[in-house]
Amino acid sequence: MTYPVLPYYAANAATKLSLDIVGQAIYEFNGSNTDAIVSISKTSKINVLVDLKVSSLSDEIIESILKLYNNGVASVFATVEEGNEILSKIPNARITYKSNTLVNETDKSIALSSISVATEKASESVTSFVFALQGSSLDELKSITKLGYIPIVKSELLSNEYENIPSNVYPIVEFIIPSLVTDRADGLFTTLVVDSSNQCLGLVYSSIKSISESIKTQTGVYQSRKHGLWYKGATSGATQKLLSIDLDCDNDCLKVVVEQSGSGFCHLSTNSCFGNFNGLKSLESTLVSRKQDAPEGSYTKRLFDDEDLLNAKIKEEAEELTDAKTKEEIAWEAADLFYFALARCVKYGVSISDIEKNLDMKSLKVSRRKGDAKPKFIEKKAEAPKKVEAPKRVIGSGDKIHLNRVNAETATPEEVEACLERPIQKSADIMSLVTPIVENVKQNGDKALLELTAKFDKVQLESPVLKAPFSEDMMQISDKVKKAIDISFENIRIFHEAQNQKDILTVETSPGVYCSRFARPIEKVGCYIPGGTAVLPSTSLMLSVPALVAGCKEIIFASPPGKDGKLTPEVVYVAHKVGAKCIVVAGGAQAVAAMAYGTETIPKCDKIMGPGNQFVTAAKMLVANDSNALCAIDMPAGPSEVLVIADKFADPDFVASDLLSQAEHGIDSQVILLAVDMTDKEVDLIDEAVNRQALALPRVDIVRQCISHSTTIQIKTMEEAFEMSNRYAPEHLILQIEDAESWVPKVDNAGSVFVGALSPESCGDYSSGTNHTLPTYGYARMYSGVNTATFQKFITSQVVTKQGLSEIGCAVMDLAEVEGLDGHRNAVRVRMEKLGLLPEGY
Ligand SMILES: NC(=O)c1ccc[n+]([C@@H]2O[C@H](COP(=O)([O-])OP(=O)(O)OC[C@H]3O[C@@H](n4cnc5c(N)ncnc54)[C@H](O)[C@@H]3O)[C@@H](O)[C@H]2O)c1
Ligand SMILES: N[C@H](CO)Cc1c[nH]c[nH+]1
Ligand SMILES: [Zn+2]
Repeated sequence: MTYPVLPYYAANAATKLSLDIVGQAIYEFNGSNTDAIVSISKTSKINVLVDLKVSSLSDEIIESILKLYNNGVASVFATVEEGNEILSKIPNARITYKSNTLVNETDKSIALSSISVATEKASESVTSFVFALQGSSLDELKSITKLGYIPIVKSELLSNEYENIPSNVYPIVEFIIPSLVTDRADGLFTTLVVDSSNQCLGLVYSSIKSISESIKTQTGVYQSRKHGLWYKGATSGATQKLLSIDLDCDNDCLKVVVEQSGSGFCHLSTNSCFGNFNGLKSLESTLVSRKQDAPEGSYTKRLFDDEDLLNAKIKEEAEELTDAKTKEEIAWEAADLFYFALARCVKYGVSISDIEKNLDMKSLKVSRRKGDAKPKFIEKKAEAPKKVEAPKRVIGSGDKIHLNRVNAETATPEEVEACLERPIQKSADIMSLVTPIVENVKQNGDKALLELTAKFDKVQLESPVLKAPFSEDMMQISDKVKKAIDISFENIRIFHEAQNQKDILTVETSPGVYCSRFARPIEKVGCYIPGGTAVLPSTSLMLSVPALVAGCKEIIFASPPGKDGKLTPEVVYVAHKVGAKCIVVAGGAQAVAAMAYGTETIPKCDKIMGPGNQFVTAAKMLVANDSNALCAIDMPAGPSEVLVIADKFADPDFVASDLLSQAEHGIDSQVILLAVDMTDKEVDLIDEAVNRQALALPRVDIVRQCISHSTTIQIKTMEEAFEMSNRYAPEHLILQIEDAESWVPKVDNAGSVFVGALSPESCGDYSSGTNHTLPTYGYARMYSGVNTATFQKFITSQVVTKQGLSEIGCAVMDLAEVEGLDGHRNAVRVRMEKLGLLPEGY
């Protein structure tokens, strides 16, 4: 149902914005005012109809009608003959037929010509609009409304100068009165208030008087049942611009469309009486307010100020959306694209309702472009260089287990690089899996943790945490293992104690200026001990011993339970030895989230350390990026990897054993051998050793999968080998080469280096004293492995004496002046002034 009157604009009539509240208008089309009507259709929010007043339907006129349809005109009113001709020339036209026959010849004052709308289903044609003859009185026109018709009335007659209008009621209001019905005792009309996107703001009541006031002031005015006329926003400032008024299907409810300003519609300062908007609407209002006063340095401010950055992000996100495959991934990327696209809209004052209007207009188009993409976008794909991929291999159970082999001298650089690519899943894939897990734990704490453990670890636990003191029967281990742990513990302690900076470091940088740095432990630390494919008690040592050495107050362990719901006794023993406060009995992203946000039973940690699979690593990165979590992480430490540089003097058995010791960690681990200046025969010997040793390993199935994406690269010189290794930045680098120690200075990027034939990586994994929690995925380029400093923060302090102030005071003031920060300058100036140190001119 629409407003029960349709304003008619003659071709030369001035447009009256006050009539727009009707929500639609009909414009006389004389064949030469196409552009004027198109411009109204594109810029106004009303439904535009057109009355065809042309003498013939020339090709030119048909072309104009096509243009009107393509630019949002809802319907063209034509006689049956004209309409048929239009339909034959324009596809899917929206015609409304007008009849020249008077339907009520006895009534001399009102000439009615019936109008039927040609719909897709012609049988449903309606006759609800009627043209009113010029000179008809307001009462005559209103009576048409009572008959259930909507009169089409010249716009001038609806203006407020119309002679028969009672002083406080507008003609437009007069039309609505006969149509409105109410069954309420107080005679008011239920009124739904919405914004231009039809988002509900609240429910109110209207009276004839309030409707009249609303139209007169073009603002939101309602009828309060307690306080009479209610000019929305008169006291709060949250005023409304009236856009349109509609009646519902049975005329007893109004829909008032407004543009809300200020703090929102509700007296509780929310967008609507049902709370705040979310989704795109909420994003829009955030962006609008950021545009007005985004804090300096904020990302949104940067986006608004830097057009190139904003455009680049839109293109980047559009491309990522086209790459996305899963439902979650597509939603994720589309949300990013909407964010940046909306930022650009808001920057240029374009609102969501402008976009919706445009969509509606496009849906009305009758002729469409072919829809092909612009050549530059098609060519881009066609021209994109084909990515070289490492050969896909599957090592079956009967196959020989050996690494893929390439020769750097004969292969292309791209082929060699492809072999050095790590078998990682796309981070967007993982993130979309991990985000809901982390969110769930953040919201639902222990309950979520127990559910997720049941889901992923297949154990239903009673409690997600084990608190100290730990009972003896939970740490039943053999004396042999206890001794091994104790030896390893001590070596790790000694090496990490040596790293512990206990003294205050003080330097006099200029005479009288003393700068110091001292370490303090991070108070609460979370140690993640992996336990998916193998339980790694050694990792509990690598994390908790440095924490103990650094002096952390609370050490919290997390490790997934076994199928029996129990923790590994060795892990409990280490927890007991370092005085851990509790053990979170959970793994994966859920354990990370529990330590980052805390739950009813698990304390929130300040920093989370430890390796893990891709879910663990992704969750760590997610919480580290959430400023609400206020939780740091050590580094991204994912699937284990090793790169061995070997020469012809290396023992093939030693080389093979080092490759396999990391290959057995997991199917996503990778091992790389750089065989320097070795013949095919010499490499064959290593392959044979790999096969022989692998077949004897209990985890041979995991090894097969890891080795299938692992490569031996034959390379000519040692220099080239180190250059390649530095580019790969392995977690572990093993040097099985002659005079290995002399080559260590060539290492720029690696987590930990194992020098010489007798230094297997396993020693570092367990007992030598170095830490085995190391950066993977190439992060060794910029991250260190876990060390004592990982559990500390460093505080600096300074003492500036009178002499010191005279040394550096002017430099401070001069730089503060460059930055326009006079308060900074003044802090030095007042001191120097009082001390008589201020040079002339300051
Ligand atoms: N870089 C280092 O310093 C270092 C040290 C030790 C171990 N590692 C690596 O740590 C990794 C340990 O991985 P892991 O899997 O054995 O143990 P993990 O403890 O990291 O992960 C196991 C947990 O992952 C979760 N999980 C499993 N499948 C899931 C799914 N489909 N969706 C969501 N969550 C799921 C489960 O909750 C399970 O408890 C290995 O890759 C190993 O190489 C690295
Ligand atoms: N090599 C692993 C680090 O990447 C650590 C480890 C634990 N146990 C055996 N190995
Ligand atoms: Zn290992």
